[in-house]
Amino acid sequence: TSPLRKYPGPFLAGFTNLWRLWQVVSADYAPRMKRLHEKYGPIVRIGPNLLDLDFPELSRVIYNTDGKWIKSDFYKNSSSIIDGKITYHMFSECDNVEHARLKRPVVRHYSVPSVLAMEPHMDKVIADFLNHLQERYVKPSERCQFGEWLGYYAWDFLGIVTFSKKFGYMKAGSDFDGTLAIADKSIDYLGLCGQMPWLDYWLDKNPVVHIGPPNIGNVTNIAIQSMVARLKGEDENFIPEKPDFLQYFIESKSTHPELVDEGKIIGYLLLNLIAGADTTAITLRALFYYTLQNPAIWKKLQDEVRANFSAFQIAPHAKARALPYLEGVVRETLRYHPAVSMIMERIVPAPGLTLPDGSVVPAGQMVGMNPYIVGRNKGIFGDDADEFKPERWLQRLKEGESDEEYQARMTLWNTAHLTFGGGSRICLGRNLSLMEVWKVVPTLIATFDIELVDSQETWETWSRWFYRNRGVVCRLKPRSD
Ligand code: HEM
Repeated sequence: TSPLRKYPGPFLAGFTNLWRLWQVVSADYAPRMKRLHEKYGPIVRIGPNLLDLDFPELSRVIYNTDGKWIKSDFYKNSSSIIDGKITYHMFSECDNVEHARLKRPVVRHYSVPSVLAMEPHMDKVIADFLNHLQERYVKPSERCQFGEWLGYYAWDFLGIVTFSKKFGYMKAGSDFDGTLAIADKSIDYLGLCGQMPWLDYWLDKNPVVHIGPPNIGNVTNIAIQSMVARLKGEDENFIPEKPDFLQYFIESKSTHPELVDEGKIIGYLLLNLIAGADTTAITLRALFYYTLQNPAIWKKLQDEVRANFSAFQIAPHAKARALPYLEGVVRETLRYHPAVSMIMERIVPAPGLTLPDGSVVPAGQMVGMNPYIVGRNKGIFGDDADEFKPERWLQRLKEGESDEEYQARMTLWNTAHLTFGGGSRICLGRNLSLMEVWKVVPTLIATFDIELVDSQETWETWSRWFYRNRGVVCRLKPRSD
């Protein structure tokens, strides 16, 4: 009886959400969805009430700011019980009015100027990162689990910009308190339970026995301790000239006392860490993996970076942003390996959604797009969409592409750029994350000669909500030119 029965898709998917749960369990979610689109076309029915769409032209319709499109129950399991009440944060709040209330007090703190004010913090963490690599892997010439280190760096980085305190993963050279592994599990939980949202009521919100995801207790404790110390004026790590998010959130408590209390501040702090550390680490790992595997790409990137930066010089953001090939590499990485590679589900509002084939999806049904699928749309990016080619983002001067044509192409391509989501639910941390990538990548390349131990390394990947990756084992040497 489903109004979606006319749309193509795997037979079982039309009957039960167990089918899509299984795709997430397989940890091969995004590639499987891509194969389904190759088989069935731009519309695939992946659940009794859910369509996965590959129509970049609809991205601004489904992910917009009109407040009518709401997130599905997929997101609701990312919540906690506070004072006996299920409480949502900015990412998981589905009600758009309530979401706007949560976002209003803090949104300006994620703007480019606010994030730029944190550059001195960033420089310090990056300098630390260089020193750790130099002392542990360059001087003794040891092989480096570079991919793991990018994760330690990303977590310490967020600790610093969030509450002026590193967690100490770089210092320990390991996930010493298991937080990174627990964070992986809680993100897997989001992706798995999201397919059948009622599972969360049995596993996490169950009043009798708690089976649900482990919580990141250590990080929560650090967040609480930092906030209490800061409010008492006893936070030794905080330097007033170097603002951090905790400071910004405490200011929001004064500017919006009716909306922000101490519990909300902890929520904002933890969301920063859960949403921002692994996503950025995944992106950095992907960037190095794909560029190091391709000598021509690596050489172009290295030549451009080294013409502009010397060893151990922490790249200033403004100067790094001016490098066109680096820009191409970053944009291509975000397109090719989006850290979030699952459908972002939304509920169709009245009067329904008209698809390009003229059919109408009725209100109340669920649709969405997956950044991994639209990012490889051949109608937008061409027949080589499945290849990693940073050049595609440059102006095609040899082919006579004018400035206007280039701008028009970029505008079109941006419709297929959902790596950070879109509309009123677009990633709040995108400016921060991009700034981090733009600074650390050239700094590393200018400082060390980096090569894969196995030039044909096949890394490990798990595609659920995040498209996680592990590997990128490297040798680091002092810069040779
Ligand atoms: C490469 C890095 C990152 C990627 C690819 C990424 C991706 C995303 C995506 C796709 C969404 C929207 C999900 C949806 O609509 O279903 C999102 C939301 C969000 N992200 Fe990020 N993210 C990144 C880094 C960060 C960082 C560094 C932070 C914070 C410090 C952050 C904080 C958030 C928050 C708070 C939301 C919820 C926004 C809302 O609903 O208002 N993210 N992110």
